[in-house]
Amino acid sequence: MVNQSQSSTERSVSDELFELALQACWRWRLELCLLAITAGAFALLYFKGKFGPVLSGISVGLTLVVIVAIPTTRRLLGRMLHSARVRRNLDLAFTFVQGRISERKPKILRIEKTISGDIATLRLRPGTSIKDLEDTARIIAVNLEVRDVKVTQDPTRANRVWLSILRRDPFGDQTMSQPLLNKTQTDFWDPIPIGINDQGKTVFVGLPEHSLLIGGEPGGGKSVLLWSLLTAAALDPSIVLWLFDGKMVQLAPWRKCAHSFVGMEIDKAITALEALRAEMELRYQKLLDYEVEKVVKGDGLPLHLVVIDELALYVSHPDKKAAQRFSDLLRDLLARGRAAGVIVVAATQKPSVDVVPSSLRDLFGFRWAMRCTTKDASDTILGSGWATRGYSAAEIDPAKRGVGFLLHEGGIPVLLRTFELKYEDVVAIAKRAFNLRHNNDGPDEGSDQ
Ligand SMILES: Nc1ncnc2c1ncn2[C@@H]1O[C@H](COP(=O)(O)OP(=O)(O)OP(=O)(O)O)[C@@H](O)[C@H]1O
Repeated sequence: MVNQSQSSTERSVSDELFELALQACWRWRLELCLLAITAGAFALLYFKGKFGPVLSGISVGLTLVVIVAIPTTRRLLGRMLHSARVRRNLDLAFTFVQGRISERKPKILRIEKTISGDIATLRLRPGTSIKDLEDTARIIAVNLEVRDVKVTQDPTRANRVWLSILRRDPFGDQTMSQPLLNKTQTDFWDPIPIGINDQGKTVFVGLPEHSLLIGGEPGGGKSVLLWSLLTAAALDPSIVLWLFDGKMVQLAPWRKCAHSFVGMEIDKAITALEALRAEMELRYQKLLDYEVEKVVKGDGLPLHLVVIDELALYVSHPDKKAAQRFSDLLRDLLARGRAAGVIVVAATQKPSVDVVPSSLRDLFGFRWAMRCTTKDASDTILGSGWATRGYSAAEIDPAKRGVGFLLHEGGIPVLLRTFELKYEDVVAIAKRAFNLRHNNDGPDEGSDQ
């Protein structure tokens, strides 16, 4: 009996060792294959080619040098080895988390290198969910010894997720100039290049049929973002600009391009919004006459772009009645303006519920949280719950101006840095836009064609 149990213990130990060895070979399969190919080439030369050990060794060595010297093959080899290393480390990181993820480790389908680290495409095993992965994300980051990891669901498949492994600051110290800087004319219906995301790709925003809310602490980069959007809008002479500049400086360069420019005066702001609402009513009448449901590109009905900086100065104005009137008009434009071609872009440095109640925020299709002081402030802009899921603008490095989370309704926040624009560039662009608008036979500003 004793002998039998001893041999079964020995068997199970040797089985386990064999299994571990197999697993290790599988983890290092690429490196082992490369080693086997090198050894095979050496053996072929030595035994079949009868080159002798030195000459065979030199031939194989030279071939390796050539492979490493050619940039294409070097890059390919480097990518393959890097991807194999990341797979191995990720697999180990999954092993050392508690719960379902370590019991049923996700299958690693693909590794893609980005400027901030890597993105792993994973297939979740049956019985697990994205929540299991999100709950262990911090531990996985610790196991991988990286800055952070972020989990994103593939909207087309419940069992497919992307795990962003963030190794370094994607935005570095370099700033990037706005690609529209030297454009002479734009088409506002085209997506606007707005910044670079944490994977190094340019992010575009299409504003027709969408409104945008921007929030963040002072100095976060809201005005620079507004300038980028205004560059795209002002250089398209068909766009009618309604500017509300509570600070009287940030939007000033665009003043001459605007159909309406309002400063701090709440009464004038209300009058302007009332005029725009009347315009919207006329536009709806026109859509009815044309028997179309909404403004589309090329129909001759110009888009109206409303830019408000700073929202709090109007909606939290000491004259409560006037502030309420302004809020009601704004809400109406947001709720009904989409089909009529009215786009609202509003920025605030006070991302709090008294300035942006959720009922107002939810009317904005795009929300952009620049660096915020608290998680609550970040959620006020993006929507409640995003901060606890790892998308908090409070964690953005204050030294990194222009970095923020952009959320498109129904999507997942994207971390990006806006393109930079300097004040003197803005003045030059605004002058160009003014000349374009005044030499152009485009639509009569402020009225439908
Ligand atoms: N993408 C960027 N790259 C580099 N620097 C930037 C970027 N965006 C903004 N900055 C710089 O950050 C500073 C503050 O930017 P900005 O004035 O746009 O902030 P703000 O959020 O509008 O501040 P406030 O709320 O006080 O008006 C400026 O010096 C600007 O040049």
